[in-house]
Amino acid sequence: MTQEEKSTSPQDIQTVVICGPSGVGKGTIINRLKEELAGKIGFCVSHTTRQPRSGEVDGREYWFTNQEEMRNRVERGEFLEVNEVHGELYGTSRAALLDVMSRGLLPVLDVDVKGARDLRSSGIKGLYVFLAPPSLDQLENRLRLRKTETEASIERRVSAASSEIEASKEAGLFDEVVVNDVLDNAFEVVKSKITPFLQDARPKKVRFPGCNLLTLLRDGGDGSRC
Ligand SMILES: Nc1ncnc2c1ncn2[C@@H]1O[C@H](COP(=O)(O)OP(=O)(O)OP(=O)(O)O)[C@@H](O)[C@H]1O
Repeated sequence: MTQEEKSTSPQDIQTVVICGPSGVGKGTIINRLKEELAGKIGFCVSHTTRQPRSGEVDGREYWFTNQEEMRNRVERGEFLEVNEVHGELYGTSRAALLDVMSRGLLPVLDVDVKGARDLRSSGIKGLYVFLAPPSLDQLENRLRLRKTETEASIERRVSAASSEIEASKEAGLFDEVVVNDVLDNAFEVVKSKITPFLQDARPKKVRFPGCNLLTLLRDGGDGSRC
């Protein structure tokens, strides 16, 4: 059996998990990582029921879906983590992680605090980074300048941020808390923390209970049989 043929259990998976309140800059930093570490990291595109923002592309930022379809897939156990935020569902599918790993790339996930907890409890290892805003005022300002949210949505996101920041202090949840004040500085810190994890990336066949990469590929790669 070659190295590639050996199956890996979820507990052997190394990932980079990026977490933080809405508007803190997760997407911005991940996009830069995708550029600067191209061919080394792979973004695990998660699913959401929220509407695409201007410029977002299906399959790049998110897989955009609807409540019924997403709930059905959650029922079928397709997701590693799933959460309802501000009335919309978000989740990372097993298939998204498998896809990145099969290409020999270090998986990068963008999740909320509950997602980070769920990944930790399913034994998925790696670097868990919490991005914190310099202040709630600046967070609000970023959301306002982004021009993607209604006033009510901005208020909801900023008020949720306090409890997310509090949760980031939970023992054993995050390995690093990085304040995204000056973007270039925060980006360099995150990149330097990721670098030691890049060595181990090589194509892997991952076996989740009742699901493996070959099954996924044979069935069209959508994870519907897992
Ligand atoms: N360090 C920074 N200084 C100023 N503005 C920033 C900084 N980092 C990101 N931004 C801006 O803040 C806004 C929010 O960033 P981004 O969309 O990346 O946040 P997010 O955490 O991915 O949010 P969400 O979870 O809602 O998708 C964007 O307009 C982005 O350009």
